[in-house]
Amino acid sequence: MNVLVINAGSSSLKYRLLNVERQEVLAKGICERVGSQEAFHKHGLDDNERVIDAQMADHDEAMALVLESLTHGPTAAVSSLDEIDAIGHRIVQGGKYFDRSVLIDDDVIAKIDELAELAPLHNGAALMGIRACQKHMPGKPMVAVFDTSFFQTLPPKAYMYPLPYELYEKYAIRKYGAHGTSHRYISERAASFLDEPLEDLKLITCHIGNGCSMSAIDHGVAVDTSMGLTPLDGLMMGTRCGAIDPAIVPFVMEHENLTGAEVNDLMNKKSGLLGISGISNDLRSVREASENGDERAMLAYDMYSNSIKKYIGQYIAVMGGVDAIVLTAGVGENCDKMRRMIFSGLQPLGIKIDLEKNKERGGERLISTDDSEVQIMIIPTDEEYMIARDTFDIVHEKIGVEGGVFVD
Ligand SMILES: Nc1ncnc2c1ncn2[C@@H]1O[C@H](COP(=O)(O)OP(=O)(O)O)[C@@H](O)[C@H]1O
Ligand SMILES: CC(=O)OP(=O)(O)O
Ligand SMILES: [Mg+2]
Repeated sequence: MNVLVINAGSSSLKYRLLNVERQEVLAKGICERVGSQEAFHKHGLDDNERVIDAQMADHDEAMALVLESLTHGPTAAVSSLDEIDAIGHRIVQGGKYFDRSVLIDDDVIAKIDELAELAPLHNGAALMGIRACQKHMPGKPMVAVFDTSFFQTLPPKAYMYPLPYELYEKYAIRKYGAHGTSHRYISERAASFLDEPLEDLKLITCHIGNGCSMSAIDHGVAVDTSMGLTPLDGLMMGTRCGAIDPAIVPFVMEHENLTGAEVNDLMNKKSGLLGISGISNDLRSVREASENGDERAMLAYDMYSNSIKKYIGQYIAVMGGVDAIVLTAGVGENCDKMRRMIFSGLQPLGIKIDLEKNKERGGERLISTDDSEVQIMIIPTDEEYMIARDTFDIVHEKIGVEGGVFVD
């Protein structure tokens, strides 16, 4: 079975085409800066990657480019779209409706649409991906894999907000979390790397990219996470502010003469690293500026690492200890300086980073000292693999498309 995985981000569209029986990646790529003048499309396997300058006004146009490059010209991986058997889509917000991955039908599409206000940067983009696949590959089975479903195990004391209870009853206002597919993957991989059952471990998982979230996974069960009703809550991020005093919202509305939607936009798109540094949402640019003495870039860097450090403390308290802290995503996997800052000063908690190991590059690895009571690990995330796995399982079970068994 050939499964196409679509991971639509706010400004990007990542994809991967896999053959399940052969466990082979046939093609992969990313469209970045979708909707801007600087949009580009990277397509191909690691040793044969091409960067194609391309204009794409939105995710619909990006999808058309992706499907074209999968089937035509020097980048083709299959001779026609008929060779794609199923499609798996990453959906950030599944809200109260979805506690697992599901086959996509009209009702599922309507619910993803309804939930778009709870993931303003993501669900709309994912819907464009779904609709483009319906247009170009009508009738092909599609599966929705939700970022939120992994956190459906949270206890009420973690997912409820101390607001009037009626708001929960009326609108299902509660914490849903996000990045669950990534947290699920890195927790499974971390247990396997440590050669211990996941059920025996207390883990803190940190997905630190453009979007950032952390979770407490106690004996294999997610018990808390930093993102909330929407992916705006929790940690400071590339363009998102994370948790702030809620009274700031009406204050800014009044003093800046903004609507609720405009403040929401300001907190989602103009805050975080970008808002504080005034330079970029990309940590690489903020790092460079801070090393050149830019004070606001230094402040942004400090605030970002401090925000992560505080959640480590919280989650140790929530679980009554921690065996391993697992880092992933663009920053977690690549930025040694940020990792050094996050873990500095945590020795009294039994958490000791090895500064030499921290500088090394590689795949799954430990960066704590040999005598650290808590292991610090880097596990490169693989949301696409998890989405392909769920897609295969569901399509196989529900419609019985012929195919091999998806083995790890
Ligand atoms: N070498 C690096 N040093 C510092 N930051 C990096 C590095 N490589 C990637 N990043 C950061 O990772 C972010 C993207 O992470 P990623 O997980 O791909 O994000 P998302 O999926 O949220 O778009 C970039 O914005 C950049 O800040
Ligand atoms: C939920 C979320 O923030 O996703 P991403 O990191 O891909 O933007
Ligand atoms: Mg991401």
